Amino acid sequence: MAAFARVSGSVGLITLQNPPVNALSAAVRQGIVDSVQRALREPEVKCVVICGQNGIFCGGADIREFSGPMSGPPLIPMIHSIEVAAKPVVAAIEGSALGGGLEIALGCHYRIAHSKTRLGLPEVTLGLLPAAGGSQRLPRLIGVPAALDLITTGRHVTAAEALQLGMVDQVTDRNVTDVAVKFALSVVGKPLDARRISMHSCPHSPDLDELFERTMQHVRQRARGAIAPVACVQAVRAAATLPYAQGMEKERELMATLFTSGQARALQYCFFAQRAIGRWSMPSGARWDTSKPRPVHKTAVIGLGTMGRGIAVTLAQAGFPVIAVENHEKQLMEAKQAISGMLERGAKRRGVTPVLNKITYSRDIQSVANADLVIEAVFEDMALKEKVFQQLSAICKPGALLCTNTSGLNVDHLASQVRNPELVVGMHFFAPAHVMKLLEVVYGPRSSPEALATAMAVGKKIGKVSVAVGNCQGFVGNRMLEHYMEQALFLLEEGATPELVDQALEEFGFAMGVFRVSDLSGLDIGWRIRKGKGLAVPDPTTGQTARVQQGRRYSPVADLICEQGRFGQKTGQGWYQYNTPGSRVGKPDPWVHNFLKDYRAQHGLVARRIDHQEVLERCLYSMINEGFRILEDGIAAGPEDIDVIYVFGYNWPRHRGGPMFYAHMVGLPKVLERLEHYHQAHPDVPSLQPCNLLRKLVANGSPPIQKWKEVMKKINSRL
Ligand SMILES: CC/C=C\CC(=O)SCCNC(=O)CCNC(=O)[C@H](O)C(C)(C)COP(=O)(O)OP(=O)(O)OC[C@H]1O[C@@H](n2cnc3c(N)ncnc32)[C@H](O)[C@@H]1OP(=O)(O)O
Repeated sequence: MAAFARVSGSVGLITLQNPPVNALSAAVRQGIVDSVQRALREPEVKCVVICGQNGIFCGGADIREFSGPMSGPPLIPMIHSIEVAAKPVVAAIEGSALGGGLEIALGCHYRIAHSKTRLGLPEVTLGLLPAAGGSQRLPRLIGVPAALDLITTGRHVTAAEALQLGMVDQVTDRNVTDVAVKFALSVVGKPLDARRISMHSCPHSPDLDELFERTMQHVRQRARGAIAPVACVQAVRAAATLPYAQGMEKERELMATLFTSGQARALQYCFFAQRAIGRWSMPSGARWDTSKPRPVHKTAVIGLGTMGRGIAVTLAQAGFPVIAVENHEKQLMEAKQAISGMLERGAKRRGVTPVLNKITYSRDIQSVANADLVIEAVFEDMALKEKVFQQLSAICKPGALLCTNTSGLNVDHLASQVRNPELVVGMHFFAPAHVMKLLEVVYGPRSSPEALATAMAVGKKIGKVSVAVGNCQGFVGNRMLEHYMEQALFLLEEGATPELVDQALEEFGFAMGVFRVSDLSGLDIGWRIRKGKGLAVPDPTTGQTARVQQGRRYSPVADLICEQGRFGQKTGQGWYQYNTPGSRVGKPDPWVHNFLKDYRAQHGLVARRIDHQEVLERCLYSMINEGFRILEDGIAAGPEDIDVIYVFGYNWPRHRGGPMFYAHMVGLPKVLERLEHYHQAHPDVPSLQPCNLLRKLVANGSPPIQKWKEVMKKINSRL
């Protein structure tokens, strides 16, 4: 809705009212149309101010309406009616003016913003473009280069930057509606044509062709197959080269393609999934809205390797005092230097003072006695972690939350080492911990709702996308990843090369294929873990690592590569070859090709032609199948949790929505049929055997992803 009131005698005040963000639902649009007509009709009204209730101007179009048939007045003529109004219209912007919200403001004759406002056209992040005239008005107002940047990235700008760019006319610290009302009165009677953005042409920019070419190239490279950024460039190009009416026609055409695309559906699904994961629940029925987090003032990190350093930086940057513990003097000094460097670089990038004094360094674990939350980040070795937890149990004050950063070890076992197992949870950060947005918060059967609520609250405070997951080997992300990597190795045995597999995955939208990622993170890490599981161990009689282990097919190819000292980028050789150790540019390596040939010959394997489709189906469907098992086991509450983990922690292309959303888009019957096909061909690979939940969903008519939870509940209650 939108309310109309006459204030200060002759100002028509239109207030958008649709909590929480005043999204432009059909009712709000109708309210604006009616209010504008009334303001123009009533002779007492000399000028108009548009504002939003509850401290926010407008969060844009109502994204929930995009999935159904559109009703109510369309935005374009509504904004046009504001722009052509004979009375001055002023936008009083506070909180946020995003998407359609900013497009309304661009239709107004003047824009006044509160200093804390953020403005932007984030449509591209939803697989769309600013198609209520935003792609045509913004370049006319602030010039092509700045508009291209904002529209193709969806970046939000501060009020100060908006003022500098010329997006707003004034910024104030006072009540923005009061300021706008006064301002509106002061411009009554002034000519308005110069204020109607659509009547301008774009400010001159030299070398426009070259600018568009360069931007298009850059955007295509960054987009990894996403179509909206490309359409955004085309729309701005129309603004720069065509009269307004023709530009609007081009904007409409481009939007028509985007609006119904699978990518837009995927990106909008991600928008809501990211918000839904905050509403966590535990199998006990405890929930986000009934569980109170404990206060956390002081934090501590034990172990200052790569992960511990990143975690300490993240906590300090969010304002937490941190006690950083490392028991070897030399490593402590190295860590201190590295952490200070990270804090300084981060502060420089953000234009703030580095918070070096937030971190206190110590070699003595006793120094964490007063911490409210301790994160253990020592080497991934159960015996070592057990010892640390036993020490923490004796040292820490009552009520302190004890967290482990393990990437897959049993959190419940660690809880069994302490006096208060209910206060133990996993906080699984992803490397580099100060950069990656994802945090898996792992609760065990004994973790209390309060402990989970506290870890989730800390996760939010440090700016992480936090997902609550149950305890099992590898949790959600790494448990699924294992199957993806396993298939990639089997494909090498069967005839593929690392570059063929990577190319298929990169064309799908991953920034890097599985083998490039392994080279980057270091092949030795996985090797050590496999050895720990008793897998990568040669048979003493044959000297060879068996191709069947623990009753299932096993590929020792990665272990054999490691045995050659090929650990990836750091050694200059891995799945690819690098000019020098540490170099980031890998080339296909004839040594690897010959090694694979010899390996196949030795094991009597005949190489066959493998195409991209098989790579995608084997790698992705086996991982998706495990995702269904995770849902079946209750380790993740719903498909959104898994998808958010993959988008934020594993670089899954966001425009494909996450693995479970991708399965929904492909169609569950097809995923099931292909898994059955591959399992028949490889009966010794259990991960290709379709799991019960997938079968049951298909048997239940393959409901849309939003309804999976209902089917899961029904299935579970029947068990
Ligand atoms: C012809 C097409 C014309 C125009 C196209 C568009 O305008 S597309 C929409 C463009 N707008 C956006 O992308 C903005 C999306 N919203 C946000 O970025 C943030 O919500 C915002 C406004 C910065 C507020 O952030 P905050 O952290 O305060 O709240 P939160 O994100 O948790 O949102 C609160 C609930 O509001 C729901 N919501 C937010 N925006 C919209 C929206 N545009 N449409 C519908 N619903 C929206 C959000 O989902 C939250 O609800 P929940 O139930 O928790 O999911």
